[in-house]
Amino acid sequence: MPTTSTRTGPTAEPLIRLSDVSRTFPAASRRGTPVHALDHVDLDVAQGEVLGVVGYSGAGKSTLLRLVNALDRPTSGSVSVAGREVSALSERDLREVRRDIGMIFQQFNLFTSRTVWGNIAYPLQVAGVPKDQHRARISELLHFVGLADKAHTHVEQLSGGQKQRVGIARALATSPRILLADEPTSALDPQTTSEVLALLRRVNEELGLTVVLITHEMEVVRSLAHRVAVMEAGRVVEIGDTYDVFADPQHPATQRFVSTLVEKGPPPRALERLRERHPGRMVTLSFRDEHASPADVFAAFIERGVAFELVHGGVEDVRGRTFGHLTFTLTGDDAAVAAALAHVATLAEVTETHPTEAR
Ligand SMILES: Nc1ncnc2c1ncn2[C@@H]1O[C@H](COP(=O)(O)OP(=O)(O)OP(=O)(O)O)[C@@H](O)[C@H]1O
Repeated sequence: MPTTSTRTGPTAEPLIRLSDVSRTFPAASRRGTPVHALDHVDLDVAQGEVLGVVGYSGAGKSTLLRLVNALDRPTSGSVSVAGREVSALSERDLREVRRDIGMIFQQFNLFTSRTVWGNIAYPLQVAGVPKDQHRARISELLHFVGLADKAHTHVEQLSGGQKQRVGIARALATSPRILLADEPTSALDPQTTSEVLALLRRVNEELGLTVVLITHEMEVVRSLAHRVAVMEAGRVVEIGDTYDVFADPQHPATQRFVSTLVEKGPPPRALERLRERHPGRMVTLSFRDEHASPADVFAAFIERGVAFELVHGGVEDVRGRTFGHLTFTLTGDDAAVAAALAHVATLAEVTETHPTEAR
């Protein structure tokens, strides 16, 4: 039996591995074309990490989750969980693998006719956990999710956030190592979303679960995910550390998602207004925390007698690290502006917006 330490560190086997996985659904009609829901996907999820998976509707996110918990099988390629190839397992072995995987859903999928207690007891019954062990386990879970006083309430009397807490407690009942979360906060208001995200963070940090989280909300990715994978048309088009992806998204789909939270430069309408006021040089400086700070840039302009106005942008925080995009208009002697910008280019990434530029 391997110890936990052999599973950690950079050389450890990933807990979940998809290798060259495709899933094709046959055409719906004779004239239709097959749907490539997943198209040659390679993806590793390390033990203990939170991976956010984003993509527009139809990108293949749910199909990916269904392959991980073996509710569906790949057309080609392999899916392994904890070193076991799931598509090759018998129904009996699959039940064992599924016990290692909890799942939560956008619409909670609770038994509305049961109480909170009854919902959490259900997976324990299915797993054959002796009844005399239920009380202690359920009460521990209720405390963990902050619903100790709601044990005997019927779930239809709960708020959305409380329902998702029940969903999380139920998913954790059999002590899985993996939590699959399918849009877990999309049906919740912003305040409740933050509470549920805080709870999911504890699931990862205190209980050590590996979390794969599907979402279309970049705020959810920012607050929870260590890494993010962006999907489009069945492919993973970009994957990386959440900070790197937010600070410098590469693929157009990723750029669209990130721009819902962080804009690199003024949007077209603001740009038009700015141009009316300032026809001269305008630059957007992109900072990362390992590089220089905005203060170094201000100093560079001041030292060279360049007047500057900060007209757009801000500094963002991703898991305790900062980056930002700040747009300045610059006024002064041409040579001084050029010299200042040459120096600033050593401190930050400089993108110039030319007067005729339509973004
Ligand atoms: N059982 C199925 N039969 C036929 N086509 C399917 C089936 N399941 C998924 N698809 C198709 O596969 C593609 C990917 O679907 P999937 O549900 O994985 O996307 P998604 O990214 O999760 O989208 P959403 O955010 O809308 O749930 C879609 O075109 C979908 O219509």
